[in-house]
Amino acid sequence: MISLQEVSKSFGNGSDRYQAIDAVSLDIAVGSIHGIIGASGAGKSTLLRIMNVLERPDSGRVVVNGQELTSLGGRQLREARRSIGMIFQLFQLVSNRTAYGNVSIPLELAKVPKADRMKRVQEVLRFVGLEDKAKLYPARLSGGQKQRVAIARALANSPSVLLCDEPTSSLDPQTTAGILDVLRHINRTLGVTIVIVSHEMEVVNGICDAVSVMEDGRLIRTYQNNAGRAEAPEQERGQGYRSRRGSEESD
Ligand SMILES: Nc1ncnc2c1ncn2[C@@H]1O[C@H](COP(=O)(O)OP(=O)(O)OP(=O)(O)O)[C@@H](O)[C@H]1O
Repeated sequence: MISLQEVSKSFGNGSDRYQAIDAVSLDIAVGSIHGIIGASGAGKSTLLRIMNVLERPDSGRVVVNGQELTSLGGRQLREARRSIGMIFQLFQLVSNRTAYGNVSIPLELAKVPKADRMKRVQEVLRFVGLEDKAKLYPARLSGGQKQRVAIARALANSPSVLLCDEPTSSLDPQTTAGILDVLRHINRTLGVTIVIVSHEMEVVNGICDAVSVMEDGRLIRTYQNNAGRAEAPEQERGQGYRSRRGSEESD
């Protein structure tokens, strides 16, 4: 279970102070796929980063699998974060390391012995369907392959939670479908709890069991979605939301 309890976060000072997250409480069930949607600037990415305390909230508590992360610092927090993997829109691979080398990084940081490391890297690369690409550098990989490497890297330490920040936003529809299949597979076979921030309604409605809607730093509602088998409420469906975002981006 991921439990956010009255978390708030502001940026800046004085007249520049901006309340990015405003007293958000949210419980995400173990083993579920949970989506977070909202217009640009609503606070989705900040809320996701609060879940592993990459962004420390000004107030409130973050509890993951019974451990209060907001009470931890330094080494204890780094160790707790090993059970929380994270992936990003632009993959954030290390360009001068091969696919193998990228996946190995978290295991090196966790001081896993070399033989175990090799075995684990091969295992997770196989899991995401990239065992034959282990020796390639990121520049030689397609967008979808890069995201698979990033997923493998996030899975290396066998996390119980995977946080995904716009994981398919820079991918074409077909590649997006492949990445969503991988995420679903991780959830179903490994039992990993997945949280996905996305502005793509077809992504959240296609894969999420529940979806939270953010507006101006506040969580305004959470609805059950049954992984795409049920419809989202009318106002959260495609067009209206997309055009709102579209008009903001063209400003
Ligand atoms: N490190 C930071 N310093 C200052 N302001 C920040 C910082 N991080 C986020 N913000 C501000 O907080 C607000 C929420 O940002 P956030 O990235 O969480 O929104 P979002 O909903 O994920 O938006 P998008 O869909 O555009 O990524 C924005 O106004 C943003 O400019």
